[in-house]
Amino acid sequence: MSALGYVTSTSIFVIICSIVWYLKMSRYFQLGNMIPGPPGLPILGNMLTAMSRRNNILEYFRELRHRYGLVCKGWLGPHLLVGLSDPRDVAVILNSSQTLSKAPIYNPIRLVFGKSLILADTEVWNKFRKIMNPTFTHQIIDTYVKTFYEKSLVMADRLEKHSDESPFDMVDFTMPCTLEMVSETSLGVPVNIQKENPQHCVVMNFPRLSKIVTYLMTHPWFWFTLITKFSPLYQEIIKLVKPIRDFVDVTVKQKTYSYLNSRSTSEVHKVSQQCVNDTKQRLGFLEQMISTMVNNPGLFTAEKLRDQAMFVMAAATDTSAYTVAYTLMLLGSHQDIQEKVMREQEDIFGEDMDRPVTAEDLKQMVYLEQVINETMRLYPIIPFVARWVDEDVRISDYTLPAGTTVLISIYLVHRQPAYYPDPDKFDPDRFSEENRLSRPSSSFVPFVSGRRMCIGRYYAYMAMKTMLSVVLRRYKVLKHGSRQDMDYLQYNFLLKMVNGHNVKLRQRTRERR
Ligand code: HEM
Repeated sequence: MSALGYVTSTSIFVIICSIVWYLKMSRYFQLGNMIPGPPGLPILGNMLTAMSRRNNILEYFRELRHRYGLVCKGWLGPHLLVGLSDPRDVAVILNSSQTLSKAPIYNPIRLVFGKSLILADTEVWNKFRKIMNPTFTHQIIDTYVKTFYEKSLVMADRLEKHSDESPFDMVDFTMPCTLEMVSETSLGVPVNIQKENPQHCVVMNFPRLSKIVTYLMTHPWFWFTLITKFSPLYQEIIKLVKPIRDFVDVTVKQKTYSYLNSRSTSEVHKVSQQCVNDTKQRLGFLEQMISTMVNNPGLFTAEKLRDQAMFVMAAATDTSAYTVAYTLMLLGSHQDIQEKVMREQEDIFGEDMDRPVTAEDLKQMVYLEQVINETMRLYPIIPFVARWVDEDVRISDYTLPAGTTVLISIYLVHRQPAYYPDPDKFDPDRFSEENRLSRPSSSFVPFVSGRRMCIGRYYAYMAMKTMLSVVLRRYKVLKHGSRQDMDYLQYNFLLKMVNGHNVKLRQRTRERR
């Protein structure tokens, strides 16, 4: 072919590609622009405003909802981002098979957790979730209650030095406790962090890691790992993650070693197969994963197993620890509600207020569960989740084109006056059975819903109720500060209080226990 012919055919190819790209994108832009949202700059869209407001993102979202309604779009360069806070739209997204994938905004999390469950693409996620589901059944979790109780008791003992009514940050106590719980139950390896090492690397390094990851998530160019690798933050992540990975590595190796030594491989396989049908025989999370890995060479690597274990550990530790702290803060501000919780505890434990908690007791703590739910409504520890639209999806009045990132604002969904009149008021009666059934289930989604819903929901309720029951039977939470103080929130992947989760405790008198 002559040079002229070469240039001509290349030019034709480029023109055709440009037309195809334009046709594809013009529909994307057209559908996106039908959705209300703030005006943006050429090319950059709303990127600069979104970044400048990243430190008070909750307030920014509140303003957008107020101005543009329950569906609001923004452009990050050519990328469409749609925020939803109407429970009906949220139900569509969480239940649709077109929106099961996680959006690229989550990419920075990969630097911490690799390709664990939360980030896996749909096919890999399906595979892992099938293996993990039988290890999180009610029957298995009920057997963990003894451990939940023992760990909570250690926490209550450690709290004694703070029963002098001076304020302290409750998370310093709840987090080592939940970390011990998950290490001993789901990972199956006992640890003694609360007494020996409350400043454990998981407790110390995760807060900084969440801060860095949130920063990267709110700067879209860091959604590309290649770019992030040039940032000094990348080196910091590696430094912070290393001791946590080492801790989980040791745990996984220890478990694998003891498991393989205690049974022959064929026995392991037999038990693993029985798990599918026999609920009594089911294995814990890590044992089941090890068994599956050993018996299905090539299905996944030890590194993947480590990432899954690390994610489960992180997912179980922070979420429950902060939620328990929020609950205690709210009970301090609402003494009448704390009294009602105590009456329920007295009904269950009678004269013997020091006796251990059983799974049956926890199921009777209906009012305490209402209190936890109302806490999670006001302070959902994961205030946003993001999904990627694989194929066009229709919500109430708009079509979200394939390639859109959907941001579900759990925080705003939970404060919809249409479902929660006087939404900022703390009122656990909203979760009485009658009131709960009068609302669509998608108006309360702290664990999201649908196929990618939190696997640890039941685990979390049982662990949190145990912690609260043990602490509240021993200590009265005193009023400290005002409810308005609890409005100073920040988004660091999790929803946290700017000034810490401070409470004041007083030991209850024997007669009251
Ligand atoms: C108050 C406690 C908890 C809350 C509010 C909570 C909330 C959530 C939410 C909202 C998600 C979905 C995230 C997303 O789609 O982006 C999630 C996922 C997950 N959570 Fe939880 N969680 C809690 C406790 C736990 C516990 C105790 C465990 C384990 C023992 C756990 C394990 C997981 C796992 C493995 C996933 C990923 C599920 C998947 O993608 O299939 N969580 N959690």
